[in-house]
Amino acid sequence: MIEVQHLSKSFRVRQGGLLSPATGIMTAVRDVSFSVGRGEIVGYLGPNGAGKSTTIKVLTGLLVPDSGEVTVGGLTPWKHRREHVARLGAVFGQRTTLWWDLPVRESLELLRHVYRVPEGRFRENVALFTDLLDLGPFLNTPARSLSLGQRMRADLAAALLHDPELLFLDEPTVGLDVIARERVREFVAHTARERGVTVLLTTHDLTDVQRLAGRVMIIDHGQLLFDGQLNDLQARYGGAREVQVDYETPPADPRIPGLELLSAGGVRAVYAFHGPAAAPIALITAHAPIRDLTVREPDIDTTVRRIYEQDLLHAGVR
Ligand SMILES: Nc1ncnc2c1ncn2[C@@H]1O[C@H](COP(=O)(O)OP(=O)(O)OP(=O)(O)O)[C@@H](O)[C@H]1O
Repeated sequence: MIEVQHLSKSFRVRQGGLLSPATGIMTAVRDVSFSVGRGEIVGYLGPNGAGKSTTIKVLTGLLVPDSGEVTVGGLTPWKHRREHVARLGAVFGQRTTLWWDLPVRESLELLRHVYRVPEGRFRENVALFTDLLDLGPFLNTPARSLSLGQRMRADLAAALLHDPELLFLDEPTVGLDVIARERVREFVAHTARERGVTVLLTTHDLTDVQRLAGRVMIIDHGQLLFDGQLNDLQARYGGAREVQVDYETPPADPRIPGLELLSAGGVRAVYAFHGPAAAPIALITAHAPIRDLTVREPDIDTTVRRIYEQDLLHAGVR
């Protein structure tokens, strides 16, 4: 569905002060290549300023790259803009495509005309989305009066009315409560699975990525540094696991040779370890009688933060 080969895009930027303006070149995306299949959901991650939006703007046809080949469903976005745009849907968490003062139903009706959706297909889609996203209670409410979660659900319906093949989602769950978040995620998963819609998801919420996209691409300083399964990323860069132990009585010395002691106080001690938990647990139970023990996995947020902060992926690329 998406083929990107050696994509590069730079911007001319002004450097220096007002009195001595000089221009420089800022390379936003550098030699990026990837492909995404039909119906795939891919998380596109990276810190602020990494190059995500620039890539997406090229994929939507808004920007023309300096070099590289890009096709979406066989078309080059900036050369075939009209046909291309008809096959795209987009939801940006911070903005809405709905008319602010119109009831949701009328916004959808207007979009039907914009995209020339056949009447029958429109009715089917509205019925399906109303059901899956529970739009019924607010179809007659103007967008300005919707809660954030309702607005996001209405925006998702609006983005998919014309049966796009590719959906861009930018921070789709930001600011939503737990229930609305789940509903949005389930709907996106359903859309990709049942309708074969390809979804490119940019988000800072890694739970979205965990729930929706097995595959992630990480970009930083314009370079694509990782393209693979989130699980592999976690296994490779996930850092240590932890075991928290409550001893029967405060140990005379909580240190255990072969285990890194992270903290200790009273009966409790926390150790770090890598790999399977059996050997560290055996060491702990041999050390002193225990009352309770919990193994904690490193979470994906911590892993990705470490990757950005310590530039872990760059080491492999340079
Ligand atoms: N029109 C432009 N003119 C000059 N520089 C730009 C322009 N658009 C983007 N850049 C620069 O290119 C780099 C990549 O920006 P981009 O918006 O693609 O990052 P991003 O990963 O989407 O970040 P964020 O998560 O903050 O949205 C940044 O350094 C940005 O300042």
